[in-house]
This record gives sequence, structure tokens and C-alpha cells, in this order.
Amino acid sequence: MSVDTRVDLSNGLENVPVFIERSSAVMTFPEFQYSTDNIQGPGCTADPTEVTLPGCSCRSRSCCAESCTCLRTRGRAYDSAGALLTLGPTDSGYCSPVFECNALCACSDACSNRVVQAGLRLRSEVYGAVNKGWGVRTLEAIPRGTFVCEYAGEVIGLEEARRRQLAQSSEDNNYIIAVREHAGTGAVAETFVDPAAVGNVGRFLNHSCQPNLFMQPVRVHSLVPRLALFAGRNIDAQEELTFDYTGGYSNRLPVELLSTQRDADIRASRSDGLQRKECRCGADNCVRLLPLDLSIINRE
Ligand SMILES: C[S@@+](CC[C@H](N)C(=O)[O-])C[C@H]1O[C@@H](n2cnc3c(N)ncnc32)[C@H](O)[C@@H]1O
Repeated sequence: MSVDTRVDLSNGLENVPVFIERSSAVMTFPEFQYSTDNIQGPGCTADPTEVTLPGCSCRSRSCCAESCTCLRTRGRAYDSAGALLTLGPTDSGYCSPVFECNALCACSDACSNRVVQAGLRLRSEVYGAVNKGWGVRTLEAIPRGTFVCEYAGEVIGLEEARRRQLAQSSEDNNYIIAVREHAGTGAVAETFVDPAAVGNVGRFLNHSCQPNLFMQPVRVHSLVPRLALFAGRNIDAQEELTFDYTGGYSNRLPVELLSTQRDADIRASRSDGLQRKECRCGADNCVRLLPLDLSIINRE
């Protein structure tokens, strides 16, 4: 792929271009297929592009929490400007699910419950981030709570995630993100997304121990969640965009896996094949090692 400032990495697929900084041309640019949406990968039993959720029958421009069936149970997720209302943990310790109005809903495209599905709105640039390979910075200021982009890629099953993680060498970038959600009755739903071969601008986001983005699973047309990234604080133009690869509080392991994870962490901090990489985020609270979700490879 040729690298030029005016090249739109998404090739017109996004609402706004995703630029590549010209001075970063010395670094090799990875080959991958740009996709704005998740696609079904090996081991994923549901097609993320299929419309499977029921729609509301609100004939209004924008839905009201009192009458809309999409909003009635869980309440409003966004304010009237589209900013995410809850940017913190719920009592369960997991993030609260967000359901947007979908293709089967009778409300208009201007409904305030359609944010992530509207796609990228902010201009950003992929650039050479010192000592971290490629990174993403915003070209405009972003208010807290604003939707920034998805972490889109192949949605894969646990076995496939395990196979891919085991095939990685210590030099390879790790792209697989596992997200866990409380699914009621004590069950925990897990989603694995790998944007290495098919993905969007999210695949270039680096980790920080003090990130400015926050990951929130959002369901639009399908039960398969989209991993949406929102601004966790006000962000200035030119700041690097980062998120916590562990998913922070929203990604706690189920209790039965906690001891496995602890043992695995100890094993991996020794020098086996899955040596963890040094974290170069530069934050005051940096834990010095990049997170690696060892529960994927240590699960029977
Ligand atoms: C999802 S990719 C992010 C984009 C990547 N920097 C690139 O060049 O394509 C994840 C990889 O980026 C690098 N990375 C991300 N955050 C980092 C950090 N805080 N410190 C050092 N390397 C980091 C690691 O090599 C990691 O495996």
C-alpha cells in the first residue's frame, strides 16, 4: 500500500477520511482489508451483519425513553447531543449493555438513539507513534462522551482466538481484544474481535495505562456487539487516541477464571514464548507491561 498524507486509508468507506501522516512513510505499512463493520470469522456462530434484533414502532423523529421498546428497559444511553451518559462501572462490575434503534425500528435516522451506527464523524490520522509503531491521533478536539470509532474486525470464537494467539511470535503485534459482559443470571458473554487481517482505523490504536478512550459494547442490528470507543475525557486536537487493552473494569474475568489468570500471569512474566511486551505509554501509573489476555490461551 502506498503511503501519502492525502490517501484515505478507508478508501472512501468512512464518512470522513482517515489520513496517514507523510513523514511516517519510512515505516512499512501493514497489508489488511479495510472494513467499517465487524465481519463473521471462524467460530463466530452469528453473522454480525444480519438484522436479528426486534425494532420499535415509534413514529416520532426521535424516541422517548417512556414509550420506546428499545429504551424502556435500559433507559437512555446517550444525551441529545449523542454523548454517552454512563462512562463508569455499573454495580455488577461489568459495563452496561447499550442497544441502539435499528434497521427494523420505525423512528427516523435522526433518532438520538442512533450514534455508533452513524459511523465515523471525526477526522483522524494514522502516524508513527514514538516506540509504539503506528498510532492514531485526532485532528479535532473531542468532547467527553463523544463516539470516536469502533474496534472493528473479524468476530471469532474462543478456540480460534486461542489458535491465533498461540501462533503469534513475541515480535508480532497483538490485535485480539476480548470483551466480557454480564449476561444476567450470573452468565458472562464473551466477544473476541481480531482486526489484524480485516479491520478499521481502530486496529492502529495503541494501549495506555491512562487512556483517553473508553470501550463500550453497543448492539445495533444484531446481538453481536460492536466494540465502540468513546472519549473518556475532553481530548485536544493532535492528541494520540488510546484505550486500555484490558477493557478496564468492563473486562473483569469471570470468578472461576481468576486464579487461572493469576497463575498464567506469573508464568508469562517469566521468559516463555508469550513474553509480554514493554508498555511505552509514558503514563505516571504505567504498569510497564502491555496487557495480554492469557485467559484465552489458558482455557480448557
Ligand atoms: C492493536 S496494535 C496497535 C497498532 C500498532 N502500534 C501498529 O503499529 O500497527 C497493538 C500493538 O501495538 C504496539 N503497542 C500498543 N500499545 C503500546 C504501548 N503502550 N507500548 C508499546 N507498544 C505498544 C504493540 O506492539 C501491540 O502488540
